[in-house]
Amino acid sequence: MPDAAPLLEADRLSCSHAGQPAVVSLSLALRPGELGCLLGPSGCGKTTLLRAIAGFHAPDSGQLRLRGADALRLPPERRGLGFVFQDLALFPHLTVEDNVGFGLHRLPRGERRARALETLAMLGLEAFAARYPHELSGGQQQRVALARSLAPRPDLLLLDEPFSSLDADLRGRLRDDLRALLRQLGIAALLVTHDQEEAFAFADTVGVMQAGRLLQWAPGFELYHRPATPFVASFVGEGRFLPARVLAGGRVATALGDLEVSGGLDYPVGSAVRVLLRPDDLRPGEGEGMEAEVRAVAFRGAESLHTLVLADGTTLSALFPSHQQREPGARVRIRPDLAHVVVFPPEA
Ligand SMILES: Nc1ncnc2c1ncn2[C@@H]1O[C@H](COP(=O)(O)OP(=O)(O)OP(=O)(O)O)[C@@H](O)[C@H]1O
Repeated sequence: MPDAAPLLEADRLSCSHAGQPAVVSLSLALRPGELGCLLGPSGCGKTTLLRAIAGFHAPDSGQLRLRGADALRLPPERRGLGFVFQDLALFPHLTVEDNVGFGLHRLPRGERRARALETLAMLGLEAFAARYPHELSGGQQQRVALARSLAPRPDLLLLDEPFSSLDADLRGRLRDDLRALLRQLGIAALLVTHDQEEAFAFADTVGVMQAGRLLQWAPGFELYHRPATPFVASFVGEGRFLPARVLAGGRVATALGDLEVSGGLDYPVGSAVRVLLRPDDLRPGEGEGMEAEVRAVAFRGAESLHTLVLADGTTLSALFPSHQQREPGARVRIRPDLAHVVVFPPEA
C-alpha cells in the first residue's frame, strides 16, 4: 500500500468565505484504502476543506486530483465520492431500503434491491428495511445514512462529524464498525472530527489543522511523539514546555538536568529552546531528582495527573500511579524519563 498512487491529492489548495481565508495553501495525499482524519479546533477550516473535495465549495486556487485526474472541473455527482454530513438528510417519505437504494439508480431493480439489503446487513440493519426514518433511533438513522453512502461502493468516503449527535458508547461502537467495514470493502475515508480519541481510533493518518493550515499529516504515533510544531504538541495529548539551553554534543540543559537529543540539534550551542514534556515523561524520583511542589492532583483511576511547580516557577504535568495519594502543597522528587526529546524554539 505505501507505494500506491494517491487516490486523492490536494496541492496548495486555498479556500475563502467572503474574502476571509478558510483553507490556506493546503497539500495532502490519501492512498487507496487509507483512512485519514482531520483534527483541529472549531473554525480551523476542516468542513470547508471537505466541502471543497466533495465539490460543494469552489477553491480560490490550488489543485485537486482524484484518481490522478483534475477533479475541480467535475460537479459533485461526477467525483465518485460518498459523503455523510452531520445533518443526515435521510428522505423521510422513503423506507430505509429505498433511502439506501437511492444512489443506485443505474443498477437494474433486482440488483439495486440486493445491494441495498446487503449493505444494510453489513451495518446490522437488515430487520429495518421496511421502516421509515422516523421509526428508528438516532443511532439506527446514522447507520442508514452510512449504508446509503456506502451502497454505491465509492472508493472514497467523506465524513463530517458523523457521530457527534450520538452518546459516547454508541459513538465508539459505530466508529469501530464503520472502520472494519471500510477495511473489508477497501474504501478510503477522510473523517472530520475535533475528538482526538476518535481520530486515533479511526485513522491511519491524522492531519492537525490550525487557522486554515495543515500543520502535520502523519500517523497518530508520530503526531504524539514527533509533533512538528508547538501547537501540534499541545493540541495532541497533554504537554508542557520546559525552558532549556543548547549544550555541545547534542544535549540540552534543563532544570531537571541535562537531556540528550537523539539525532542531534539544529540550534547553535548556547541558544535558548523549549523541551516538550508529556505527563508520562516524568517519574517519581524515589529520593533523587529535582524537588517540585504539588499544586493540584486529578484522580484518573489507575493514574493521577499531578500539576507540579519547580523552584524556578516552571509548571509541569506528571502522571503517577494513583496508589500513592498526594495532597496539594506536598513536595515530591521527580526525574525525567524521555524515550526521545522534542525541542522547539523559545516562545516568540
Ligand atoms: N458559509 C460560510 N460563510 C462565511 N464564513 C464561513 C462559512 N462557512 C465557514 N465559514 C468560516 O470559515 C472558517 C472555517 O470554517 P469551517 O466550518 O470550515 O471550520 P471547521 O474547522 O469545520 O469548524 P467546526 O469544527 O466548528 O465545524 C471559519 O472562520 C468560519 O466562520
